[in-house]
Amino acid sequence: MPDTFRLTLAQLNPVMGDLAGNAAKALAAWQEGRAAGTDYVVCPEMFLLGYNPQDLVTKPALQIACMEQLQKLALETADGPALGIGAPVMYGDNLHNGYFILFGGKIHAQLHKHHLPNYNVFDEMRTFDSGDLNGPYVLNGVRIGSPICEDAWYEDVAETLAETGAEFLVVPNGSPYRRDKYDTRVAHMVSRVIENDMPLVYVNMVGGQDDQAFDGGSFVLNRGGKLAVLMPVFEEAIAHVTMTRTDDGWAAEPQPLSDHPDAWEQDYHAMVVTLRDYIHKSGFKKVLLGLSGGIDSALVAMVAVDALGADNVRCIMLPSEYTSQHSLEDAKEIAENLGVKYHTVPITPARDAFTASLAPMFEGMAEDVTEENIQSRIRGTILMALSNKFGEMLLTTGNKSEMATGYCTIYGDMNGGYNPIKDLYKSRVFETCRWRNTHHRDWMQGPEGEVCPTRIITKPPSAELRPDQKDEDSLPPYDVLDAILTGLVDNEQSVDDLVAAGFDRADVVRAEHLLHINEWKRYQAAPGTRLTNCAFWMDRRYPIVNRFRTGR
Ligand SMILES: Nc1ncnc2c1ncn2[C@@H]1O[C@H](COP(=O)(O)OP(=O)(O)OC[C@H]2O[C@@H]([n+]3cccc(C(=O)O)c3)[C@H](O)[C@@H]2O)[C@@H](O)[C@H]1O
Ligand SMILES: Nc1ncnc2c1ncn2[C@@H]1O[C@H](COP(=O)(O)OP(=O)(O)OP(=O)(O)O)[C@@H](O)[C@H]1O
Ligand SMILES: NC(=O)CC[C@H](N)C(=O)O
Repeated sequence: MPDTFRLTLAQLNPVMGDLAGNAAKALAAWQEGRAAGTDYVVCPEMFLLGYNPQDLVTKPALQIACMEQLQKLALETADGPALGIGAPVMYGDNLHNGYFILFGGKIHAQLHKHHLPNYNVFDEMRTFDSGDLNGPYVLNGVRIGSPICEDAWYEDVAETLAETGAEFLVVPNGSPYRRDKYDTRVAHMVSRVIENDMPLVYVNMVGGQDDQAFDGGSFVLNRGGKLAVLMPVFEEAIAHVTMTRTDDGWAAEPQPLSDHPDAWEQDYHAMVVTLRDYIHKSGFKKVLLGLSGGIDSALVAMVAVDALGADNVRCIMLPSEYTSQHSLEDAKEIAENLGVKYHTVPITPARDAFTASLAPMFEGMAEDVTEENIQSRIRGTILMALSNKFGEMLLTTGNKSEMATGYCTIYGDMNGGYNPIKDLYKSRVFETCRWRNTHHRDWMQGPEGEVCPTRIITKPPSAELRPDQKDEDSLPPYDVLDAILTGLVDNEQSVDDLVAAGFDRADVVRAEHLLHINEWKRYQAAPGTRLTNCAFWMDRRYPIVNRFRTGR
């Protein structure tokens, strides 16, 4: 019976569907583990394919390709430590979220996820069958139990593993970020450790996949729930961990813990990582955006530069007769601070042409939102033309308050492929800009210091689509609006709940009305970084036609 067991935790970033590329990453981690004298290299859940694969896993050709790649990987890792890696598998007539332990050139053990998450962004019951409860597998004489991600959020899987002789738990995960998610994970894992009186190794994925950020932050808990290892967030990392058998069971040798940043930093990092990975994994290098001198586009520009580098970001000011002098100055200043390519393309000639073309049909009619939206659509058209010509993806800049209330123009400022601030309420947009002005980290490609001019943060928001327009002419002040929207959207509260909490009934009824009548806009909106438990994309699936209201 060995007295030590070495694990290599491979906290890596897969590319969805790139089976050969993901296998190569796993192999490189395995080689590193072998060089370090490890017994077992642990990759995250579904690492061979990427997570969350949704309906992609139901394609038979994909299932076959995964098995072929897995067999190849087993042969490539025949001579050395075991490799754990997740992949989908057909077993009889059932499709499982599987985890494979490759050892000695073969599939040494195969596990099937039992608890299939089916809430928020997850709908694994749509694609996978639930596996039977697994017993432990044996590696170098040590009995290891592996609940697969959601399996470890319940008591029964770990309990069965403990009862059937597991000596410690190794949990592979594809656990996406949301604000404060780490605390939730640790709370669940500590429960498993205490209930079963054994250490637990938690290996998470990193990187961006569409709207979701996988934040890594893998860790090891010793008996009693004491944190022995904590890996960095949002970055690929490998950790070698030595487990030692003691009189009281196994214990992981403690290591210096990585910093675990606060929610402001993690949100910002999630936006940077998801944008970077969405762009690169989609085969792009560069982006562009309309830079208005307002705060939303300022924040998107900062995130883009931190994600991709200033050389890969182009910003365009598209002034009209309503564009203020301070907007022209502020846009130029932040562009210079960031070091991006910056151009000015006036929209007046195009607007005049539209006005002339529409004049016969609009004769005798007053100007209204139609004319406002034409400006936005001219900007959207020019920006898409630049995107086509230069091969740069257009970023869109609507914050969560705007996405909730439809305060944005379809086929206008909503044009674009990705929106990093989509799940940030406007109040958090202000705070995030302040945070970025006072914090700089190694993973940011942009400059440090006060990148966002203070005036952009302090001036009242305006779409500048008509004279002296302010957002607060159309919407309640953002601190009030955002609190109401948090209640309606994130907490599923009713109008009465929010009135009881002290909000003005008219404001709440209006916010609820805007929220529901703009469902259609959100169906047509670009994907963007998920930061909360209720982001507009997969977390919240409402019908478009819907007359239900909680208050009038
Ligand atoms: N359920 C539904 N399904 C499909 N289509 C639906 C629909 N309901 C309305 N529509 C259509 O949608 C159209 C109205 O939507 P839309 O054209 O977007 O226009 P709308 O939402 O009326 O106006 C855009 C608003 O966004 C504001 N804004 C704020 C910040 C920035 C910007 C900017 O652009 O830079 C704009 C702007 O001031 C204005 O108040 C209607 O003409 C109607 O045909
Ligand atoms: N004059 C402009 N030049 C370039 N892009 C613009 C201009 N006006 C609007 N846009 C684009 O349309 C988006 C929506 O405008 P909106 O007014 O909502 O945002 P903002 O100007 O960035 O911030 P704020 O709402 O705080 O003023 C902008 O973020 C920007 O990408
Ligand atoms: N992949 C999964 O099973 C994810 C669900 C899990 N409870 C999590 O978010 O961490």
